Amino acid sequence: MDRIRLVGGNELNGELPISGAKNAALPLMIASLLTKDPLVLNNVPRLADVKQLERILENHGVDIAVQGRRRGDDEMQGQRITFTAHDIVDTCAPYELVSTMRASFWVIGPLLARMGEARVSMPGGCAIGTRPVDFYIDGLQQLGAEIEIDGGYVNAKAPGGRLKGGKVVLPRISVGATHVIMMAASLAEGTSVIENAAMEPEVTNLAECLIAMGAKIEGVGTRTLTIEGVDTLHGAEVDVIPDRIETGTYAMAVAMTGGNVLLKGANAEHLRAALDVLKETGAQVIEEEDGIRIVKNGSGIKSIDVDVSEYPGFPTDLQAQYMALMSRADGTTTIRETIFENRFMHVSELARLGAHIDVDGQAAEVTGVEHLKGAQVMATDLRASVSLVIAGLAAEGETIVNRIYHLDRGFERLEDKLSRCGAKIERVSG
Ligand SMILES: CC(=O)N[C@H]1[C@@H](OP(=O)(O)OP(=O)(O)OC[C@H]2O[C@@H](n3ccc(=O)[nH]c3=O)[C@H](O)[C@@H]2O)O[C@H](CO)[C@@H](O)[C@@H]1O
Ligand SMILES: C=C(OP(=O)(O)O)C(=O)O
Repeated sequence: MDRIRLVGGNELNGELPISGAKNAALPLMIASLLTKDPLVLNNVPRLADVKQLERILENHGVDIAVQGRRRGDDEMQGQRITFTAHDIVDTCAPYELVSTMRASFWVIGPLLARMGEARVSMPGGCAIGTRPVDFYIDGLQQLGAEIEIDGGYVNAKAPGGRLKGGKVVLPRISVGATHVIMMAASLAEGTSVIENAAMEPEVTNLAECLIAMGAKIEGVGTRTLTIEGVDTLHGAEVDVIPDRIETGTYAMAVAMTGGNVLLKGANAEHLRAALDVLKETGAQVIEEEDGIRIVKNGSGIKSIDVDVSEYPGFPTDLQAQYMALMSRADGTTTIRETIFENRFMHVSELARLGAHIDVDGQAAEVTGVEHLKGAQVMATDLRASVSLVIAGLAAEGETIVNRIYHLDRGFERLEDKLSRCGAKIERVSG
């Protein structure tokens, strides 16, 4: 099994390209199921989750054509991929394909809306909480779906073959449920309203893609989405937004190791809350025409308390990385995880590197230490894994990160990007 080996202590300097966002690319790819026509996506990252979703879509009959896969430096550029779901040959998404990734469950929305039926295995994804699917089921029922759960599968049918517009009030903000209900409502008969919708940039990226495909959606970027269903959607060409979580991760790495890095292609608008916190900790955040420059001089890191929250708040997907940063801060920091009930799996692994962290329910108290020291650690989920990488970059000596298949789900060419900025990091096979 591959591992990451890194030797800490080097500053990061140079340019680091930001990839297309995993969490935007996945729902955009799934939207291709809504139309017979080609959906062209630009800036798709090369990630294990993208590959896995390609397999799932192919199982439904989607034709996938990748253009511009070139060698060398060009691999730093995102892929341009055309997805054509001319005929849906299978409306079942089986356990073997769906169990590794949360987003794969989202095919239920388009399949049900276009074909009038779907049978989808309950999803997998990062083990960061119970992550039920009740909001999806209730929401689709509000659009007229008949749903039963049997043997780990959600079986959904639209009476008469078509969903009907309805009002969906999400009990709490859910990114995935917003994606799914928005896609389903786009092809329903009549008007739907989603209240308490997620406003994450990835939701806006999907809404704009659906609009480019002919959907009628109002309220994009707000908590209330109004969707007037149309009979058919058509093809479109859409850009995947830059990955704000990758951006925040590398920004925190620089804030921790020191140095000067341009995060090329990053969008500061999508990451305001986290960048504001980063500034307060003592890093300089400079918005430039082609990205965000992070400059950190000196070793002092100020401790700043953070409560994660839905967009536009501080993202839960940056909580682990921020904890790594605060493990070296002056004083004590309280970090509250408010979205997932079990997202502190990185705490015990950061402790192996010398971090002092106490967890009490949903709050972690991090007491900064002067030095971290390299060790063997184990990645437990995607963002936890990368928190260990950035802590290792700032630690003395060698760190080995085991079980890095988690990292490959969401970070494109991680060791390559970091080593170009001066990090001593490599992938070790076997
Ligand atoms: C592939 C992808 O984009 N994943 C992101 C997405 O996950 P995902 O869409 O799964 O996360 P949600 O926004 O749905 O989860 C928010 C909260 O709602 C709860 N909930 C959700 C659905 C439901 O039916 N019932 C229910 O109780 C969840 O358990 C969680 O406590 O948004 C999360 C929150 O920003 C991010 O951490 C994930 O990286
Ligand atoms: C939690 C994440 O992914 P998933 O929802 O697929 O588990 C993530 O991207 O951080």
